[in-house]
Amino acid sequence: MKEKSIAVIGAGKWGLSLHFALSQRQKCLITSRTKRDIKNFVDLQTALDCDYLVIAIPAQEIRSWLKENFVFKGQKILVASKGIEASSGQFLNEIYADFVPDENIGFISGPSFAAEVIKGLPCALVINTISKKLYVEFEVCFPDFIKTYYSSDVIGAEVAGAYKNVLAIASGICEGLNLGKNAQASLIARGLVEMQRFGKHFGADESSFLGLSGAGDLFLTASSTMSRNFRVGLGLANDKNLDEILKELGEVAEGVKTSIAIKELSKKHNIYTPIANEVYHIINGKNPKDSLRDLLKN
Ligand SMILES: NC(=O)C1=CN([C@@H]2O[C@H](COP(=O)(O)OP(=O)(O)OC[C@H]3O[C@@H](n4cnc5c(N)ncnc54)[C@H](O)[C@@H]3O)[C@@H](O)[C@H]2O)C=CC1
Ligand SMILES: O=C(CO)COP(=O)(O)O
Repeated sequence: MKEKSIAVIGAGKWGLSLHFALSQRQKCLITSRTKRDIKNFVDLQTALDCDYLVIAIPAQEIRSWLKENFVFKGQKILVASKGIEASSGQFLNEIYADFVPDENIGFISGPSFAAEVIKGLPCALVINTISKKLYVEFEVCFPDFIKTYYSSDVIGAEVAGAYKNVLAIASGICEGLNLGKNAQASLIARGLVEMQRFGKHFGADESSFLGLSGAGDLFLTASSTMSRNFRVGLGLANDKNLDEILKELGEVAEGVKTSIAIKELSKKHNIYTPIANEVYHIINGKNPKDSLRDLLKN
């Protein structure tokens, strides 16, 4: 029987870490836009011919990447990105749905800083897919140091993974303004309620927000300078300009664009999302101290 082939697409922080993890159990290929000196690096076409693909490119790039590069030939896909498309307000599963049948796609969620995964430190992740069969096929690809869980709540995982990035920016702002641990815990707890409310509107299972995908990833990202989104918040609190912050970061901070998507979606669907809205306004020039005043008042 032919051995199954697997490739990671995208050699940023997360793509490289997933490639490291997936290489523990089988040969795993990797590709990216520019040629890299990495073991098992291949051109895009070779990667796309694999049976299993793990796609780790920023959320805002996915639609154009799929349009330009992807032809469905029965591949099984695991999406590693966390974000909502700002230009359309579409969730990633909606974008992928035009290219891949639902039973062939899963979404990874849960607390997982790439920098720790690439060191082989233990963590637990959720593979979210409507197909239990697909889950089992991907589960066996992961190494012993990663414990995987199954969930069919794709939209819950997606909302949680995207929303926590916006809340991590808020938490970074809170830290940068020296508002104290009480304020930060209040912000994170209310943020969790807010993301759950938002997710529920789109059909998410409320319990997803209390597990790894929701509270797990939120607590991680909103409490550590290892998070790029948290560091964006720190910069904003210190009056740095967003372009300067992102240039210094040199990596994607999905919460910036996702805050636009959440603001638009919450307006359209009349969902109460005060923290995400303030993050959006701060990114667009509002003084964080004015946001604090407004959050305390409303
Ligand atoms: N770094 C982390 O700890 C984790 C990241 N993620 C998510 O994974 C996604 C990727 O993040 P990172 O790898 O950390 O970001 P990164 O900024 O380190 O790398 C992004 C990669 O995407 C590639 N890329 C950008 N635009 C592209 C395009 N149009 N076509 C093809 N490739 C393109 C870049 O060349 C780069 O290699 C994000 O959605 C992020 O939220 C999820 C879990 C953990
Ligand atoms: O999603 C992550 C960890 O689970 C990474 O968060 P940042 O993109 O904020 O670094």
